[in-house]
Amino acid sequence: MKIEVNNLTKKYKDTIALNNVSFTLGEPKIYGLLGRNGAGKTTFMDILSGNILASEGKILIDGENPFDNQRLTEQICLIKEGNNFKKDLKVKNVLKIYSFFYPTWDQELADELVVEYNLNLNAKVKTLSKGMESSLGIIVGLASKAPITIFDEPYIGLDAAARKKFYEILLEEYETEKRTIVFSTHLIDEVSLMFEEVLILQEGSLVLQEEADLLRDNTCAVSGPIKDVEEFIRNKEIIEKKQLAGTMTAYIYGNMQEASLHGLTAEGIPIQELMIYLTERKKGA
Ligand SMILES: Nc1ncnc2c1ncn2[C@@H]1O[C@H](COP(=O)(O)OP(=O)(O)OP(=O)(O)O)[C@@H](O)[C@H]1O
Repeated sequence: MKIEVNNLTKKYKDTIALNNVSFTLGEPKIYGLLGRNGAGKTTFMDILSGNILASEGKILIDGENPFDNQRLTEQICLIKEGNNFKKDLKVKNVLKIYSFFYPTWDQELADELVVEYNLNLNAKVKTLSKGMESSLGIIVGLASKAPITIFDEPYIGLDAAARKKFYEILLEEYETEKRTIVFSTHLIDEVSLMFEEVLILQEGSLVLQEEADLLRDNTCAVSGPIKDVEEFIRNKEIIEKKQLAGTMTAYIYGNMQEASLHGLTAEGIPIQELMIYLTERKKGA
């Protein structure tokens, strides 16, 4: 489904959570939506899933506004970091409700995941640990098979092994059937290899939208004697530079081979670091 975001602004009294943001998510991909605390990620995901209205501008999904639009909302599944489900419901009833709501629901997958995550179908949501409640969210998100599935930091309390399992199943499912997955997380290093496209928000504005492979290929950290690095980066777009004991490391848009040809050390920049530098730079700009 095509998602078009046009001049989207969301204001909460004095706070501008989203400031005139425009971009398009054209095809089913795994999108990483990144940004510091308060950057506007959750606000964007809430508008995308039709939960709240924008103050100005619009989101169109295949040409339609998702707000109050059941034809669209049954194709969108948003799993947040907590409080996704009514506390008094039993696990089995949560799953039943979602199975009625989503036409694409995969009961077989839901059953498998309940076993995988060792959830008790008769337990009430309020008796689940934080990690178990997150597992239930993940099960609903995956089994919904919603053409637009949004995970907003979905794994609070989930241990590393359970998160790994989640990533594996997500990728397996995605490989068998592509859908648009919007994934927002602060554990960027852990998941960044899954992302096919990365969007970075900074204080309500979009500072980057790029294919993850291009980002990896076209950015690098170049190190060497200060004079040589200065010379090399003279006409390049610099993301950040640091000096230490006669050497300089510059984070730039450029490829590693070129830097190596100049006798400099070059290595890739993890997406997490890139996000930090890009949002720092924007702040100071
Ligand atoms: N219901 C609300 N009422 C008032 N202000 C809000 C509301 N929801 C969000 N905000 C403000 O809007 C801004 C963006 O918040 P948002 O939750 O979208 O950021 P985020 O990128 O998801 O942050 P985090 O990574 O910490 O979850 C913040 O300044 C926040 O305080």
